[in-house]
Amino acid sequence: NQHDQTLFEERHLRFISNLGKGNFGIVELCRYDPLGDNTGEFVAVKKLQPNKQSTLEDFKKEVNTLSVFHCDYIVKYRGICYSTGRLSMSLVMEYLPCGSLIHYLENNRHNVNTRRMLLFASQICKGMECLQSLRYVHRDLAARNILVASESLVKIADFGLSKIIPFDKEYYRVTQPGESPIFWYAPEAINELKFSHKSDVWSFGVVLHEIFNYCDMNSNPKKLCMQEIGYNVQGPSVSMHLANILKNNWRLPAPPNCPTKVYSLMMECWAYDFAERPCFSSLGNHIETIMQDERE
Ligand SMILES: CC(C)(Nc1nc(-c2c[nH]c3ncc(Cl)cc23)ncc1F)C(=O)NCC(F)(F)F
Repeated sequence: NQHDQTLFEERHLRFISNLGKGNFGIVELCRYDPLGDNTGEFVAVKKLQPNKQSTLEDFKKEVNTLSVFHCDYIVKYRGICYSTGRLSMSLVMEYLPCGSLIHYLENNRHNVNTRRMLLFASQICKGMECLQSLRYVHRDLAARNILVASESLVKIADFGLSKIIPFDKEYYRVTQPGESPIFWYAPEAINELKFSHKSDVWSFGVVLHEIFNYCDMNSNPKKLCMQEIGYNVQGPSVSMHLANILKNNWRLPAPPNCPTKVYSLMMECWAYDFAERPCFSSLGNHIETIMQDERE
């Protein structure tokens, strides 16, 4: 396996392509090629531009936190790259060639069965337990932010929106909503911008729904919610309408052929009162029980 680098030299990073725009920066696919003979490994490089809110110190703190804990179900931070002169810094992460779970499930619908879906779900639970052990709330848990490492391993990625819960509180309150993925948000996150491990559990329920829908874009959470709210509703009032239908106990419908036990697990994650939602460890155990029962 690759030795764990902590410092990458910018002159050896060869740009290949843009992977996408994360929550706080562009992520590029690069080859780290110190020998200059194209034998180097591929890495995902997240360029960080310190903006007014977060300074370089914040990013270093995040790197130190995330780089020290190694969890098989969280995309690995490999190290950092200081750019010569300019006051910017990049996070270097492992590159997973299979891409995001959305991309994978859309293109591999036929050879992903219920057991494999439940395996992915239990791995996401384990990854979330790791984050929770460091008091991290992800705040953007969605299938688009899950990476596929192999046909039997997925990892949580893109911590751009994640926050650390202060030690004297059980939740993190953000100041401005920004462009929030509200269709993955728990009611208290929509109404009060309150984020906790239990609001991540709500989002996990939505990820479970995406997985059992094979991430079919015609029935993704946003589409199904907008159908219920009414397409004529636009802009800021969408979150108010969404909060209302959730208050009136509307929930995402069961995906086609979704096992009853799995749908009732989603419904547990979508308990209106966050105190009634299961924690990730009990969710993980429950999923493993269903896996045993699930004979193919
Ligand atoms: C913002 C970014 C770059 N976007 C994309 N990453 C990758 C992508 C594909 N393989 C990757 N290996 C590592 C990383 Cl950090 C990203 C990728 N593929 C497509 C993307 F749009 C991302 O982080 N998305 C969340 C993720 F997909 F990773 F869950």
